[in-house]
Amino acid sequence: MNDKIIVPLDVPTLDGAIALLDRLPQVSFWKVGLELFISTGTDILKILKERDKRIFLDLKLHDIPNTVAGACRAAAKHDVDFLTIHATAGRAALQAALDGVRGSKTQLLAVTLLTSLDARELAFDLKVPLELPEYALHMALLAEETGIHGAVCSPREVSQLQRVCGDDFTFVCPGVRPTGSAIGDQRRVMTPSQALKAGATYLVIGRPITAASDPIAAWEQICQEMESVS
Ligand SMILES: O=c1ccn([C@@H]2O[C@H](COP(=O)(O)O)[C@@H](O)[C@H]2O)c(=O)[nH]1
Repeated sequence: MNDKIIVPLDVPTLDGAIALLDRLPQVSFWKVGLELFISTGTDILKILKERDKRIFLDLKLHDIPNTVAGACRAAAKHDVDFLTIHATAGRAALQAALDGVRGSKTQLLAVTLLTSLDARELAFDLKVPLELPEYALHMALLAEETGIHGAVCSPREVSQLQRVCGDDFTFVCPGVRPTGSAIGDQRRVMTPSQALKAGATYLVIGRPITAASDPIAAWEQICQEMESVS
């Protein structure tokens, strides 16, 4: 069993999500993101629990502290394993998020910089004066100092972040593409084995599996590739 891969249920309907769960029974960790959650609400969380699956609720919260605390409290009641907040929500919102999940099993992950962004966009569109790796590190450190449990980051930055934030911090990496897979809207990518070697705790791999003509074969090929990493 490969418990390092988290597969996103990036579909608009509950039926579509259930079809994926049925098709890939070997997947133990699923991600529920904005599309499915906004379309169908919390039902999918109950279904995943009934099937004994781990849940990453990827809502990428970004709001004022009071609102974030309430959202985290509500999410934690569903017993989800991971919940995301943007690190750019700031220190007070990160602290409020921690207050919201206190006493639950839910761990918070701070998004450092979306894997769909590149250095040019960071500098020219977002007007961030830091180099991209330095910015990602700064965001991860802000989260770590606040007591957040881990970060969502590109595999391109994970080794540097891990060196600084340490082994107790969880690193969840989207932006993972097996050789030959379409990159799509992702910008900062690595292959599954490269991401694992670089220090990712978990890999989020969506379309290369879920949009493959044979998702089971795609899953097995990725697992095989990852087995080569000791
Ligand atoms: O920086 C981020 C944060 C979250 N994601 C999410 O991960 C998956 C990636 O799916 P793919 O199909 O493998 O591209 C998707 O649900 C995103 O919302 C991310 O890609 N980057």
